[in-house]
Amino acid sequence: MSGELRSVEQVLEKYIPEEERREVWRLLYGRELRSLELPGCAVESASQKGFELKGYVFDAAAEQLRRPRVIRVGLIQNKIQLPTSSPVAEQVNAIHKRIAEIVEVAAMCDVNIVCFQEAWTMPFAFCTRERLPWTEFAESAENGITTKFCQEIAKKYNMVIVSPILERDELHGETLWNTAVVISNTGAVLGKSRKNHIPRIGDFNESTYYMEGNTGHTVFQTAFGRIAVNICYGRHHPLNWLMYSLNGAEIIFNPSATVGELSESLWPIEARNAAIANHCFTCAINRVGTEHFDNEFTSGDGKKAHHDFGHFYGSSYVAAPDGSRTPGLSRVCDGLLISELDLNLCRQTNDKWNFKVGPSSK
Ligand SMILES: NC(=O)NCCC(=O)O
Repeated sequence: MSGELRSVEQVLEKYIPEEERREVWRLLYGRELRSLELPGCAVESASQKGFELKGYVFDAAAEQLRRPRVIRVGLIQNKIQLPTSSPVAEQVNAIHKRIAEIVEVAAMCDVNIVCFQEAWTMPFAFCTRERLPWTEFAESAENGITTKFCQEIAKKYNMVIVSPILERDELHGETLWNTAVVISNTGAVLGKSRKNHIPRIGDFNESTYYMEGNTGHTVFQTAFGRIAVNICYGRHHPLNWLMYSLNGAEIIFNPSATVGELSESLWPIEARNAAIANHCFTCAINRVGTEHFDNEFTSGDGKKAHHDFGHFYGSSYVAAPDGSRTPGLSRVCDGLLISELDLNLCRQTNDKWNFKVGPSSK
């Protein structure tokens, strides 16, 4: 086979006969999810702009005392837009422009909360261990240009935005952090959540730039449910998910940047398992593409000097507390995954299985 495989699902669909396919699908992905009907203008726009658009529905049982709490989340995975050697401001602008196009389609599909990938405004340059120009991508979480950009679109579309950036804390010694800024549907900055487990593995030399975050396991009450952000490497730590969930999160986002050789066999399991263990929804997002850096780098692991991390495999997906999950977005191209969630499923699954020890399981 030449080039990258597009997706596991495409292979299953191609080679398994229809009568067995449904059963194989059920065994691998849990109950079959309905496809979300998407407006024609959204489908057309996604195709014109060259990104994948998929939508699924997670139903819950009807209750007598509570209405369904149905909301829509959008997960965006994307490539960087310009070569990593382009001027910093141009790179940031080009990615803003691309994300604006994709969010516009999310808005056509009535998405309430959208989450971007880890460090979405920049190439994942932490492999290089160089300072300039990469530290120039760092911005204030409260009033940097990316937060301003997100505030505009949040207001315009009445959408909560989870925006993971490289943060420069100008008020505290210019410290850098790997931070998700949460912006409410009114455009206000609700707060921020900093990555709390930093990889020191392979080319993930992130500890050269920032340390473990100091924001605890914050949960944000939004107009569309209680959300938390467990950034990338945090997904390998079961207690991390547990803490967000004990603090009340109904949806935990996991914006990531990870590559095939290292983590792809873990990817479909970890966020899904976290949804099951913690009776909540989890949303795993990974960037796509291969990012080239002009200067060669090594990581003290005996490998020859090289110019890239390898392939970021996308495959973003949503998992539900009952263990069901969406198929992944592709491994190779930009995409928007929309999921309609009935948040009542969290309590319903908690009452049934009761895995957690904590106030919500009493
Ligand atoms: N960005 C990041 O934390 N990547 C580490 C690799 C992984 O967790 O798969």
